Amino acid sequence: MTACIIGWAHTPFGRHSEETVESLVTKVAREALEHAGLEAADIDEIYLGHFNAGFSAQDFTASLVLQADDDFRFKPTTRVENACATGSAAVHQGIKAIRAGVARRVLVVGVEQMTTTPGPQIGANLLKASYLPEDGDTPAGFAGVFGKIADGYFQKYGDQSDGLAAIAAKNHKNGVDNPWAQMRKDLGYEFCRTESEKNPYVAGPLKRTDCSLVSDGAAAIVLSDVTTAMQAPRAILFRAAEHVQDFLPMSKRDILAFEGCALGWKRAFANSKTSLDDLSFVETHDCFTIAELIEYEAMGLAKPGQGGDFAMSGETRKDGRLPVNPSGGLKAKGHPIGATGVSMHALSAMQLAGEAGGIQVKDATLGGIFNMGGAAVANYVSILERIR
Ligand SMILES: CC(=O)SCCNC(=O)CCNC(=O)[C@H](O)C(C)(C)COP(=O)(O)OP(=O)(O)OC[C@H]1O[C@@H](n2cnc3c(N)ncnc32)[C@H](O)[C@@H]1OP(=O)(O)O
Repeated sequence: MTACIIGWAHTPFGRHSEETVESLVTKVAREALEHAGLEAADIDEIYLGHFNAGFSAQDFTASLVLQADDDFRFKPTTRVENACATGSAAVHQGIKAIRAGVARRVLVVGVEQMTTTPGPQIGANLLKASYLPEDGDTPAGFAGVFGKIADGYFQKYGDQSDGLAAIAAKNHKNGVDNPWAQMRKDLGYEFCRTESEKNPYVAGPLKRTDCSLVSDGAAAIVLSDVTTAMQAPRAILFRAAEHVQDFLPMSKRDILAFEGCALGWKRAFANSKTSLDDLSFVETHDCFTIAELIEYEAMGLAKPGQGGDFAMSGETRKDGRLPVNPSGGLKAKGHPIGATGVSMHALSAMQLAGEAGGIQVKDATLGGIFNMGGAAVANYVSILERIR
């Protein structure tokens, strides 16, 4: 038994100091139900993806969803966390509940409010999720971790600044047409390529335009079994849903290879009997541009060391052979951690349903998603197909 997406909701990502985690959750929970044509009473289970718990005196975020509707009361509701892949972790738990036959309809909500959370608190939590003492010097959070990876990649394969700028420019260009994106500005290749006061180095060879945004926002999807989905307004089937968890310390693995990502895609293609050539688009985890570059190699689009040249080829642009991050990715859309994976699933489902508006990829039939936590530590791959 597999699962389908039958409804979704998405807040604009950005700075939402006027909102609270509670208000963001409530908004998307209600809207996703309405989109699926369901009532709260129809939902069997709820999963909430939220990374930065500790925002309130009571560290009990799971119950937040219940405030959206009285009929959610007494439903099994669980908070899920797996670093920057928290959103997909929640989605995959929902799929498991359906596959196990214990739920027919599941609500999954992802939320984060980063811009109003005290800097030291979120910084400390991000650092905990990115670093182990056995890896040597303490990097400055995730930017430091990916700066170190970019340094290692440049040393092994040569300067890739052109490729990184091509990825940043592509994703910023795509973000212009995404009404949910935090930054809707076409920054251009030259701006992203050049160090300047407005684009300073942040960590190693990574400049500001190589980094994802710090964001607030929420997204939700409604999952169901296939039988239920056939009565729904639309049905987007999970052809594959793979989770590969790797070691945290970078010293215990080849950090330039993203092996967990590669294995996730390999299993997803094998289990869905599809290949890279069948995909109409991919939403992939561009927390830093070097991540998207290495992910090209891990998913099989480019050979090791050739991800930069591949980025320059234009094949992943919206009008290219395989559009990658037509939404603008984490780079332009934003990266509110717990919401990111749910957003990737919601936007991909929109593409397949032909409901993606300005970011619509023409004739999209099969979509791939890769969401990761840490530097390829938690790796989630989904392949989606419209069946109704
Ligand atoms: C596995 C994972 O997913 S790990 C990922 C976890 N997430 C992260 O680590 C977040 C990474 N990003 C960041 O920390 C921040 O965006 C930084 C450090 C790159 C930039 O932050 P700051 O230097 O504080 O920028 P600040 O908020 O002051 O904004 C200054 C300007 O830069 C722009 N800006 C800020 N961040 C970015 C960005 N990432 N890309 C492009 N422009 C940006 C702002 O819009 C602003 O523009 P303006 O002057 O035209 O208004």
